[in-house]
Amino acid sequence: MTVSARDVLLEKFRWIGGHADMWPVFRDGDAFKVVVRALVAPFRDTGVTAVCGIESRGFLLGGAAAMELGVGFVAVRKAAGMFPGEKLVRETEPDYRGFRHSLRIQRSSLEPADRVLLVDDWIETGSQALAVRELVEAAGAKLTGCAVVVNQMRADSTRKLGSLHSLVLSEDLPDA
Ligand SMILES: O=P(O)(O)OC[C@H]1O[C@H](OP(=O)(O)OP(=O)(O)O)[C@H](O)[C@@H]1O
Repeated sequence: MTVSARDVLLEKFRWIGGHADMWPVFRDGDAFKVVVRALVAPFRDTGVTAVCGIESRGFLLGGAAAMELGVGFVAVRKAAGMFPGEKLVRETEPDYRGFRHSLRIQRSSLEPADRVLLVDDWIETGSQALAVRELVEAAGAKLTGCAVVVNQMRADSTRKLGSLHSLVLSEDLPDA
């Protein structure tokens, strides 16, 4: 029997002390594979040339998604001073905690011909994803879509972001 990504997530996801805990999904090799394959499924054969992932859980998922698509990975770092060479930097609007971040990529990591997929574990305000779109566009490239495990965005914010593929809505998850 084929297990869906949604089934896997509903089985493995849990809340601990009010915090969403998705780590058991990644700890299970089969579950991890099912989730990553479902994330990239709509983007196979769409001309994606790179996957972007935001520090830190976006590194884990984005790296796996890039391997699955057979393309390279572009790191979006929050920490300053960690990239050598020229950077592109964008400030985010307040995120789901009310925090603003400086997000950065290496200037040399994208070319104008690149078609980029952003992969992340969770989206709520979309502030970080929108800043990534600005970074991709500042490099002259194009963000073709976003793939996230859990979607907690309001509809009006989703419109601002464009193409968004998610595996579950936050309200479908077990209660905290
Ligand atoms: O839609 P937004 O309100 O911008 O929030 C979504 C972002 O927040 C989470 O990352 P977080 O900053 O918690 O970092 P983490 O991956 O290290 O947990 C998540 O991985 C997204 O990157």
